[in-house]
Amino acid sequence: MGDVHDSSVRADEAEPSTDTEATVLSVSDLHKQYEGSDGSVTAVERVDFDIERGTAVGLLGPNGAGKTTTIKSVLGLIVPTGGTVRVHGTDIHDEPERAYRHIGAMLEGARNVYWRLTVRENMRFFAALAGESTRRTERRQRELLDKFGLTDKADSTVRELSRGEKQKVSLACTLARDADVVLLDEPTLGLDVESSLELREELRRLVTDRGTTLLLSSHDMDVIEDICDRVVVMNDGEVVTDRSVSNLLDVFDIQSYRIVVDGTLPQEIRRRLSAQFDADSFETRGGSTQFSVRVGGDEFYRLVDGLREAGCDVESFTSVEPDLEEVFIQLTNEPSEGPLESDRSQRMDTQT
Ligand SMILES: Nc1ncnc2c1ncn2[C@@H]1O[C@H](COP(=O)(O)OP(=O)(O)OP(=O)(O)O)[C@@H](O)[C@H]1O
Repeated sequence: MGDVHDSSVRADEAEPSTDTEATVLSVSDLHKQYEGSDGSVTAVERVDFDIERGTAVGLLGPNGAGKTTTIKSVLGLIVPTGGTVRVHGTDIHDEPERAYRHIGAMLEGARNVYWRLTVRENMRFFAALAGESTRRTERRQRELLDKFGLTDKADSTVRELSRGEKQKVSLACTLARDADVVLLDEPTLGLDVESSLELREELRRLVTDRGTTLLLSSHDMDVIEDICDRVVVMNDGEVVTDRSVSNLLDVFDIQSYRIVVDGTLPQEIRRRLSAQFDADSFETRGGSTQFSVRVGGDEFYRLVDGLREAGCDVESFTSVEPDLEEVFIQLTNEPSEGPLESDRSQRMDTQT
């Protein structure tokens, strides 16, 4: 495999920073150092990105990459050690109230709603807090309650709801506000598949129809692929790449395969496959051995030739469409928490 930190996608080659009128959110040279009992931890450094109106940007990265620190800095919830954050040109630390007028946010864990208030009371409370009249937002609130299947629970207190329902209320309160910049930390965490899909549709609609600017973090690559136009990948506190989702998939011409060979595979061959082709998940069943590889371009043919030379009889291979999951692994060298292979596999006949 090539160098995982491919020089073609370094942060310093990210899409150029254009502080134009269309730039709604601008993060510039952000640094954050936490002082702990064991010394200082650099959580983010040299983080730069601009987001234009009506764009959805996904913040991706392994645990500890600096995503939450970045989002909290954008929200002004923590004071960065250096750098600036501007919302519609207003510095969030100099004039927070002015900047907040534009922002709706949901942090992880549905903690931004009052558990002793009902669902409806929460929605009204947060709309009022944002200075919006109930009448103006009532229709939208009704739509969101309906969309998230909460209409029957509108008069229940939040504490009576399930974890997933609490998460939906939290989101509904964020989206009910007329904010044009929305920040979401892990918005689909704890939601069932159906609710997660509904939420993705709703978020995409907000971006496309209302021109909302979205910054969201997620460990779920499918969520990012469904919603986002662009992805900023962080690792060890720095931006590793910043590109459009489709461009990122093109740059990393990576394909996954599940390969089945006849018989068992000797340890030596397994080791070589792992070293050369990133092979893993070996499984021997019913006289055959299966394993997964992630290869780019011509490497697949080298792999098949190598197996033949080693006397292995390839029975079949399953091609898995390249997706963000693969790119993420290449960029950060870490598997995400989601499933490794998408369900878009296609069975193909072996050509050996
Ligand atoms: N309050 C704090 N005090 C000290 N160190 C902190 C604090 N908050 C975060 N860190 C450290 O800063 C780094 C970045 O953390 P951050 O929470 O921003 O990462 P993340 O990408 O959001 O991770 P995750 O995906 O696990 O939520 C980590 O090394 C973390 O341990």
